[in-house]
Amino acid sequence: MNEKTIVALDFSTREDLFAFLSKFEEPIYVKIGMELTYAFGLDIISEIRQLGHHIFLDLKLHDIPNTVKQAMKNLARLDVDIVNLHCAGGIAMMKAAIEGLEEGAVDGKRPLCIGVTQLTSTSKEAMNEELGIPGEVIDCVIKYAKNAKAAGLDGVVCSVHEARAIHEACGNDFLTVTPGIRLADDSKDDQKRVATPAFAKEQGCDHIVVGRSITKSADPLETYRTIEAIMEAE
Ligand SMILES: O=C(O)c1cc(=O)[nH]c(=O)n1[C@@H]1O[C@H](COP(=O)(O)O)[C@@H](O)[C@H]1O
Repeated sequence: MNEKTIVALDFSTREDLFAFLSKFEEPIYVKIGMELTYAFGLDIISEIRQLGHHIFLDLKLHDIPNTVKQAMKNLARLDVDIVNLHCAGGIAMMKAAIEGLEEGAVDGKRPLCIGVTQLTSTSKEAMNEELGIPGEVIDCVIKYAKNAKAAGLDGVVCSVHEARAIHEACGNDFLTVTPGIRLADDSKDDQKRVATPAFAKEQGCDHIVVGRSITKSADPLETYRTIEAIMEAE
C-alpha cells in the first residue's frame, strides 16, 4: 500500500464509476463509501478489487459495542484493506470493533481500523454550539485519537491541521488519514477544515483522501498523478 492518495469513489451510477476507473491503468487506492455501497451493495467491493485496487471501506460504524463487534466480524471477511468507525462511539465500542475484526479475520489478517475524530465538515462553531463539545477542535480530535489508540485502533481520520499533533501524541506509526483536501483554486463545497496536498505532505499525513478535486477534474488521471507526486516527493 504505497499509494498516499486515496480516491473517494463517490458515484451513484455504474457508468460514472467504471468510466472513471477505466482512466487508471495501474491499481490505485480507492475509498468505497456510503454512496456507492447503498447504490450497489457490498458486491461492488469484489468488482473493484478484481481490478487490483486497494480498498478503504468507509462505512463509519457508530452503534452499541455488540452491534459494532458483530458488524466488524462480517466486514473482516471482505477483502478490504481499511475499515472505519466514529470515535464518538467511545472506547468500549472501539475495543469491540477490534475484537470483531480479529474474530472475523481471514488467514489471521484483519483490515486496518481507523476512527473518524471530528468530520472535516465540522467547524469549531458547529462543534461547540450544535454538538455541545466545548473548546478547540484540535483538543477534541487529540482526545479522540488517544482513545482510539488506547482501544487498539491503527489510526484516525482527521483534518490535515491536526495530523502533526496526533503523531506527536500517539506516535508516528499511528496512521493519520486526512480528507478535506482541496487544490488552491477549488471550492470548499461542504468541507470546513481543508488543506492542499502540499500542506498535507508538510504535516506528515500518512494518506490523503481526495474526492471531487479528482473525480470532477477535467483530467482526473493527470490531477491524480500531480497530487500523488506531491505526496511521494522526498
Ligand atoms: O471518513 C472519511 O472518509 C471522511 C471523513 C471526514 O471527516 N471527512 C470526509 O470528507 N470524509 C470523506 O472523504 C471524502 C471527501 O470528498 P471530497 O470533499 O469530495 O474530497 C468523502 O467521501 C467523505 O465521505
